[in-house]
Amino acid sequence: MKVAIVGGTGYGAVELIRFLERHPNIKEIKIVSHSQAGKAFEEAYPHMTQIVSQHMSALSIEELANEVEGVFFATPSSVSYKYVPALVDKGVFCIDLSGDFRLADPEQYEQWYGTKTAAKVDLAKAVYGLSELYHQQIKATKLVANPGCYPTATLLALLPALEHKVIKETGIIIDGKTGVSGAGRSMSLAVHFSEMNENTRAYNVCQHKHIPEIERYLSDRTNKEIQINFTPHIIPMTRGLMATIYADLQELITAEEIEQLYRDYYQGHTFVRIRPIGQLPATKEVYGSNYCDIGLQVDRRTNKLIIVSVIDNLVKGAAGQAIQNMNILNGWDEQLGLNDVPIYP
Ligand SMILES: NC(=O)C1=CN([C@@H]2O[C@H](COP(=O)(O)OP(=O)(O)OC[C@H]3O[C@@H](n4cnc5c(N)ncnc54)[C@H](OP(=O)(O)O)[C@@H]3O)[C@@H](O)[C@H]2O)C=CC1
Ligand SMILES: CC(=O)N[C@@H](CCC(=O)OP(=O)(O)O)C(=O)O
Repeated sequence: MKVAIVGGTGYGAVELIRFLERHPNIKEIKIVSHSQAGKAFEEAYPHMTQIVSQHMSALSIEELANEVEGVFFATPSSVSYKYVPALVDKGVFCIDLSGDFRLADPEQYEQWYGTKTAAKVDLAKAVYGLSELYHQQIKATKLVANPGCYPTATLLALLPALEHKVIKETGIIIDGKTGVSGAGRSMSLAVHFSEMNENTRAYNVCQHKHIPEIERYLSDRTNKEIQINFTPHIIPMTRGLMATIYADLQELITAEEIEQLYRDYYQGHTFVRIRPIGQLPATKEVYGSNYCDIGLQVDRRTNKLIIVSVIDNLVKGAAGQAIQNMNILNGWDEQLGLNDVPIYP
């Protein structure tokens, strides 16, 4: 199969290429760039010298529809919505790494993303690409809204306990931490070395665009209106994301029973690894891989469940999950091309 990547010189794109280059069912990758069309890809990323030897193309919907069977959009928000509907109409599957198709309605998109653009598309046509939870729907669609990085780590961590009523639906607190690559390749003051190094900062408190995304899919899976508190932090590392979650336990259940419940919930889902109770995962333990590792602890004094969930933001949080979704959508083994072992130390 031949696929294309739009947003070719970004971090999401180069991570997609890292996996797609060795994917057994991908014969060719067309790289589309709006800023560097005509240039060799290895000029943008010299570490790809002799691995990816092609020139990047300008974006043409006609060309894409004639040449490829699927397109990954690794573009900033409010870009893909302009192109995806036309491609899907022409039978090309689209996997969008941005937030354009993740929310329920245009008003909500406008409120959290600060722009009206998504009002023009039919959000209901997209399937949310949290691979482990929406497998059947992904199989039957041509348009996948790939989840945000924090929602991926958070939803995978919370849903087993919430769906099984182990925890209360109110008072859930999510403390998020992420590396700088989460902000993409373009430069901004917030990711300037002097601002980042030896520093930690909470950002977008009560305003982060992932709040409505997390609430939407927690509510969808439980049929309850769930609200959460979420505070993201940027920390001085390149890759990695950790969500530390605090929730009130609902009933008398042992820590071992909770661990077993999580193991049963993710049985057969290779990319979610449940740790023995009390063994909490670290970001480096999933670095470069498509794993989400989940650790659990019970605080009997306060009757809280503490869940620690880690992913590589560029892999399970973006490109890896997008490829997992491509595999599912095409009826292939969902692990194809994604068997990388985490890089440690
Ligand atoms: N980084 C991460 O950890 C994660 C990122 N995402 C999402 O994935 C998407 C890509 O992120 P990431 O790769 O990190 O971001 P980058 O900023 O690194 O790359 C985005 C690329 O999109 C292209 N682009 C920029 N502006 C426009 C425009 N106006 N029109 C068309 N193309 C444009 C550029 O490539 P070119 O000039 O070559 O076209 C740019 O390099 C974003 O929506 C992001 O939110 C999701 C989860 C995690
Ligand atoms: C450090 C940093 O800025 N991280 C980004 C990660 C979000 C992201 O990339 O996800 P989307 O796909 O939803 O845009 C942020 O918090 O916005």
